[in-house]
Amino acid sequence: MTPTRKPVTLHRLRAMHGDGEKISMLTCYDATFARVLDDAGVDCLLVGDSLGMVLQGHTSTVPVTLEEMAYHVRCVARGNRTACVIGDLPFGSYQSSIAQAIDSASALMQAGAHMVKLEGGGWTAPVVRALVERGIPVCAHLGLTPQSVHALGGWRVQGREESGAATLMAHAKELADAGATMLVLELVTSAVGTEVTKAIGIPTIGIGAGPDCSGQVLVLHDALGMAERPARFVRNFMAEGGGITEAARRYVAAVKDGSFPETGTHTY
Ligand SMILES: Nc1nc(=O)c2c([nH]1)NC[C@@H]1CN(c3ccc(C(=O)N[C@@H](CCC(=O)O)C(=O)O)cc3)CN21
Ligand SMILES: CC(C)C(=O)C(=O)O
Ligand SMILES: [Mg+2]
Repeated sequence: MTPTRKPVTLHRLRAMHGDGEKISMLTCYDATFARVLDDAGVDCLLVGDSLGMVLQGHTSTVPVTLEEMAYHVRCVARGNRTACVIGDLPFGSYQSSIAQAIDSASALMQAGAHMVKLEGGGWTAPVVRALVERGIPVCAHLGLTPQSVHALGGWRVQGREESGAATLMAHAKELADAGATMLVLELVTSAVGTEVTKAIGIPTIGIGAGPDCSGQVLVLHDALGMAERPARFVRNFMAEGGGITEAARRYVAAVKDGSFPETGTHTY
């Protein structure tokens, strides 16, 4: 945005949450987009394992490797100046043991990430705690966790039944207690998004999780109108014309002023 923006540190993210300022996040996989999105004022650049689908053409995120993630984190870190860079730990890089999770997270931090993200609740709480204790900020991720797509049985809205919503809430509280800095909520009902956001002391970042989350994230290619079959939660920020920088600025503005996501058309 402004060439004078100070780095979006953990401290800054907590201050934004405390002030009720919405947090804007987009996925980003290379240096040029990192520069453009950083200039447009996007708070957090998520080097998502969604790159397995949007860059590599796989039908899920499961095939993505740690080496591939580290490569894209290095690319993004070189183009970025002030945004908070978050690296997704891919499938199989943190499930075996806490030692494996520390080694994998360290690889992404050394590649230039400021924070790592991992999927799931329950068993992940001790993993999150171990990483945080070792100086590695963690973003948690609940709801539709794409690395578990084969166990979940498809890209389905999560937490619709009372029991699922209660489990999700319990996991969210455990992850916050374990020291997670933020929590991504993916493809959950607006009611779950609202309730979890109210119940925990850390910012929630929604993707198809309703308007009440503390921030929003979209896959970059979806926000730029390139989704093959856009999910309901997607909005094409290129539709109003202009270039990619303008689209990214519009995304940031719409997240900050709460006009994205719109209740109804973009929510479940
Ligand atoms: N380009 C892209 N965007 C994403 O948001 C994304 C990826 N890839 N890859 C990893 C996961 C997969 N995601 C998906 C994929 C499909 C739907 C989907 O088809 N949703 C339907 C129905 C949901 C329901 O009602 O249960 C929708 O209309 O939103 C949602 C999220 C989200 N993530
Ligand atoms: C969609 C976000 C939350 C993600 O995990 C990814 O892009 O990999
Ligand atoms: Mg991911």
